[in-house]
Amino acid sequence: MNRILVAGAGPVGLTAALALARRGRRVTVLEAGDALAGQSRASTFHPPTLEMLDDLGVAGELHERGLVSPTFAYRDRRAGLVALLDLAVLAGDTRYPYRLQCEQSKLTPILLDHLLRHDGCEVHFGWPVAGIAQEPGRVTAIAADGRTLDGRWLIGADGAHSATRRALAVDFAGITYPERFLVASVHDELTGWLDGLAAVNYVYDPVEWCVLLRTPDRWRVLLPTPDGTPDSAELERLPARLLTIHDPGRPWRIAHAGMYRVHQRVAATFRAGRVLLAGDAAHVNNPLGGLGMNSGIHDAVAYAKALAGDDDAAVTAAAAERRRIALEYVQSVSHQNYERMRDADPAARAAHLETLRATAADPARARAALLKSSMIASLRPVAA
Ligand SMILES: O=C(O)CCc1cccc(O)c1
Repeated sequence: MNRILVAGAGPVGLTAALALARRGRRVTVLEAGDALAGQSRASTFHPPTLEMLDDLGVAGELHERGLVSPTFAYRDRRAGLVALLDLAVLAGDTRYPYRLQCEQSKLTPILLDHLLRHDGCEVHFGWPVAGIAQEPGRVTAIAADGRTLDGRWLIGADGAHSATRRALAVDFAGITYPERFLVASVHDELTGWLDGLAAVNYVYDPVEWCVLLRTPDRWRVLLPTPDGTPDSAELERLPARLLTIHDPGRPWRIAHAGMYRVHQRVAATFRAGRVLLAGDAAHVNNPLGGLGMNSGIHDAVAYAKALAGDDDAAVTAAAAERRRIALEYVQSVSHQNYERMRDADPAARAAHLETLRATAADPARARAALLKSSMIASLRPVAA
């Protein structure tokens, strides 16, 4: 009965489980799938996330699989490199003054391995949480086939389509962008194709904005697609669009391409009785800035701290604080990133690019900007 249940064995659910296990709690993770998800999705770890993973004893293994990226770049489609931001200016603020580029699918096996070293901790695959029942001091997870499991608390970290959130009838209000995002991974090595390419590059343009992002395995390209076009037509014209970024005299070698709808949504509450919502189950945002998985891991660590003490007021406060951060920081910064990259007003775009240039050239301004984009300022007060 003192067991804590976690729905979802993604990076958020497994981080919550490991953080609780390390605080001496028994945890059962219930995962709908038959195995850990293999898709690569998020791939940037920000400094405070690396600190948290270090506290959990897994940062070393993650670094063995990832790529340290001390800089990232803002570019303009026509003018090329505009500003290179160097996270080294955060050396006094974090023990990880860089981003680690690494697919989330490389973190989850590490978390699982560490979790299963703790007595009384277990993961049940093929266990989709479909319903929730609650009574004082107890929450029951109900599977689609009628199996049940009792716990003292449950963390719903079962993704954007969270069955936990639906079972609780918690509203998930927000917007869906008219554009879909097309993400292609390529076998090509982009370094050398464009001057001053960093591992993460935000390329501004009113129509053909894009992100060029390196993971340990491959380069990825994110492109917007217009509203209302068939997915098949967008995938068909992808090779021609890639040639407008750089033409190596042959087609780019596309490894994989997929399209998805982008939402900005936040759950009406992150706590309903003995259930907490975390990660994509609680909040979703566009991927620009790499805030989604990172903020989900921050939810997980904050909840584990509050739940380990079994203090009701601390649990309420953690859920409220994580919702405030989702609304005031993650939603707002990710949406601003989107609006700025595609700004159609030439004067506003030029002014913003000039601000980025000036920021990169001034260490104090760069530190202030990077404290925000690296998510440090969302978590703790920072000295000026
Ligand atoms: O801003 C970031 O760090 C990630 C942006 C991005 C780029 C390409 C694919 C993707 O899923 C996210």
